Amino acid sequence: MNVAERDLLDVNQLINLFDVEKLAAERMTPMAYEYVASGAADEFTLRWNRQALDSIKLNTRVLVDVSRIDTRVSLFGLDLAYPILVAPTAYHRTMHPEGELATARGAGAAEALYVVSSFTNTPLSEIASVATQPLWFQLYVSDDREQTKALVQEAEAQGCRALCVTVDTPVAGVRNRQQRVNFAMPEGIRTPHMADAFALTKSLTWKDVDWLQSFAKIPILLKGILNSDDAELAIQAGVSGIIVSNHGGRNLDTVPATIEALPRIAERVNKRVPVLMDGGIRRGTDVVKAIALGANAVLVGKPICFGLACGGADGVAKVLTILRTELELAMALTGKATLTDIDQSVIWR
Ligand SMILES: Cc1cc2nc3c(=O)[nH]c(=O)nc-3n(C[C@H](O)[C@H](O)[C@H](O)COP(=O)(O)O)c2cc1C
Ligand SMILES: CC(C)CC(=O)C(=O)O
Repeated sequence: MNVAERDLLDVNQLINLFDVEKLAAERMTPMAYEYVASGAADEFTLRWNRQALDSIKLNTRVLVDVSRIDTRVSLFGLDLAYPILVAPTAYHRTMHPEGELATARGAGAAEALYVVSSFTNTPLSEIASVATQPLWFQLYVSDDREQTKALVQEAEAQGCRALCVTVDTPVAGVRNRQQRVNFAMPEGIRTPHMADAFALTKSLTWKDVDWLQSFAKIPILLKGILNSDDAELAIQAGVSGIIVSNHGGRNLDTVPATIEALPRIAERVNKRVPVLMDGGIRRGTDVVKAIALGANAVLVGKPICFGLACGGADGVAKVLTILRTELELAMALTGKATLTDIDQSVIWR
C-alpha cells in the first residue's frame, strides 16, 4: 500500500474532529504531535477555549423552514461558501511529506480559504500554484523590516487576497511540551520565508501597522486581539478586520477563552469592520455560537494540522467537510437558515 492509499483508508474512518486528533497522534512523530497539540505553560487557556464553548447552551426555534440552508459569507469582496477558514499554522512538512501543498489542495477541494503562515516549509509561489481557492497570507514582522516589506510584496505578487498581521507574538509563549521534546526542524526541512523564530521582532507597534498600510495593496487584518481597547485602536489605525485569537492557547497562559473575549470586542467594533475568531472550534455548534456572539467567520488551526497528518490533502478536506456539514445541521436544528439569522437569541440565557 502506498502513502496515498494508506492516507485515504484512514481518512474514511474519521467521523468527527476528535477522531482526527486521535489518529494523528498515532501517525505523527512525537515531536510534531507535541508541537501541534500543546499550549503554553499549564495549558489553562488551551483548555478554556474548549470548555467555554462547551458550556454555552443553544436556544432553538422550531417550525422554521430550513429546507435551504445558506452558509455563504462575503469578506473583503470574496464570496466564501461557508464561514470556516484554515488558520495559519507553521511547519506543515513536519506533519506530512507534502506539507503546505497538501493543505492548499485539501482547502481547495473543500472550498475553503487558506491563510498561509509566514513559517511555511514550502515557497509561497508553489503553494499558490496548486491553490484553487483564495489564499490570505499571515505576516510575522521580523527585525529586518526590509525583509518584511519584501515578504508582503511577494504575498501580493502570488495573489494573496489579504494580510493577517499577527500581533500577539512579540515572543513565543512558555511552551514546556515543545521544550521537553526539543522541538526543532528535522534535517532537510526549511522555512523559505523566515530565517527562524528568533527573527520575530519584539518592537512591533501601531507605527508598524501604519507603515504596513502605507504600502500594502491588500486588506490588513490584525490577528491576536483580545482587548476591546486594542480593537478600537485597530479601527482608528484603519485596519480592514480583526481576528480575536489567543493563538490557540500557545502564547500567554491564563488569558480568557476567545469565545469569552469575542462579545465585548464585537460590541465595541459594532460592525465597523469584520471580526473573525479562532480558538477551540471543533464542532458545527461552536461555529454557530461564535457567529451568534459577533464573529463573521471562524478559523481552525490544530484540526487542520491533524487532518494533514492523517491523510494529506484528503485529511484536510475531510476536517473542513465534517465541520461544514455539522454547521449546516446545527443551523437547521436551531431554526436558522442563513448566517444573518444567527443572532444572540440562539444562545440560551
Ligand atoms: C501548530 C500550530 C502552528 C501555528 N503557527 C502559527 C503561525 O505561524 N502564525 C500564526 O499567526 N498563528 C499560528 N498558530 C495559531 C493559529 O493560527 C490559531 O490562532 C490557533 O491554532 C487557533 O486555535 P485552534 O488550534 O484551537 O483552532 C499556530 C497554531 C498551531 C496549532
Ligand atoms: C514559529 C512559531 C512562532 C509559529 C507559531 O506561531 C506557533 O507555533 O504558534
